[in-house]
Amino acid sequence: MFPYVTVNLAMSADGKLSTIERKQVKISGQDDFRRVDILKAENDAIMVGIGTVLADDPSLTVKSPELKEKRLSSGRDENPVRIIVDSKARTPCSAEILHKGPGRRIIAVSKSADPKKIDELGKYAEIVQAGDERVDLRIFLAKIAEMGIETLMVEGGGSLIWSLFEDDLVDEYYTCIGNVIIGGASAPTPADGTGFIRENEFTKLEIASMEKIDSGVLLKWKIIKN
Ligand SMILES: NC(=O)c1ccc[n+]([C@@H]2O[C@H](COP(=O)([O-])OP(=O)(O)OC[C@H]3O[C@@H](n4cnc5c(N)ncnc54)[C@H](O)[C@@H]3O)[C@@H](O)[C@H]2O)c1
Ligand SMILES: Nc1nc(=O)c(N)c(NC[C@H](O)[C@H](O)[C@H](O)COP(=O)(O)O)[nH]1
Repeated sequence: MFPYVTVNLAMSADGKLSTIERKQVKISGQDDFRRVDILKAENDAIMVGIGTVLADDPSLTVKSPELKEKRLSSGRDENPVRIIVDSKARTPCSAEILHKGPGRRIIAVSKSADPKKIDELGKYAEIVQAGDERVDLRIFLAKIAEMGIETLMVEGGGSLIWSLFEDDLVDEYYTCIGNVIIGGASAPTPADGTGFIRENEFTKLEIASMEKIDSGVLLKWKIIKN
């Protein structure tokens, strides 16, 4: 019914995804970027929130020529399907995701998005509507599963990841903890949003693996489903 969802991110040793200015910073190193590239190449699709697109303008393409080749030789596109969760269709038409490299793009919007902007973005991406004011992630993920997406990697940011946890849609959660302190009470963390209040609401995890990577630690968690 839903794709298998792996959340992957890099955070500082004090649990921040970026600075209070919300701009991309280097937290992990070369080995981690290579690992992320492999994970990206293994998944059918990769998804980010509009906050990440506006802050970092990522392309989300597979970087390694061998990994691109491997995907092509198994009959897939060079890049996974790139997805932006964007309730109000705020994605700039110039966004890197829409232009860099070949492959499908999907923008998830809500019913509150401006129809004119939807038409413009429709030149670059497939538009999927789910939810009234905000993208309803359970409806959207069910729709992309029907479109054939079985595995989905999520790269952030903290607001989108929070909602995925809240909606019980995450299967695995990978964090690379880098050897830096960023600080700042308002700096993004892996799960922002409103947060759970009661202990019985918490998402429960079990460790799948832990290893040293670059000068930090890679922790892989599996979500314990009720
Ligand atoms: N270190 C890392 O691995 C990493 C990875 C990605 C992003 N980041 C950082 O994260 C920050 C961006 O995170 P963010 O939290 O501002 O933005 P985000 O990328 O999580 O996007 C959030 C936006 O998505 C939209 N949205 C639509 N439906 C939603 C839903 N159901 N739930 C939640 N959001 C929904 C809303 O407009 C919301 O504001 C940036 O600073 C970026 O550099 C870091
Ligand atoms: N692994 C990792 N270590 C970091 O220190 C860091 N800041 C990120 N952040 C996620 C980052 O935004 C994406 O992995 C790519 O950088 C996307 O951008 P491109 O495809 O290269 O355009 N990721």
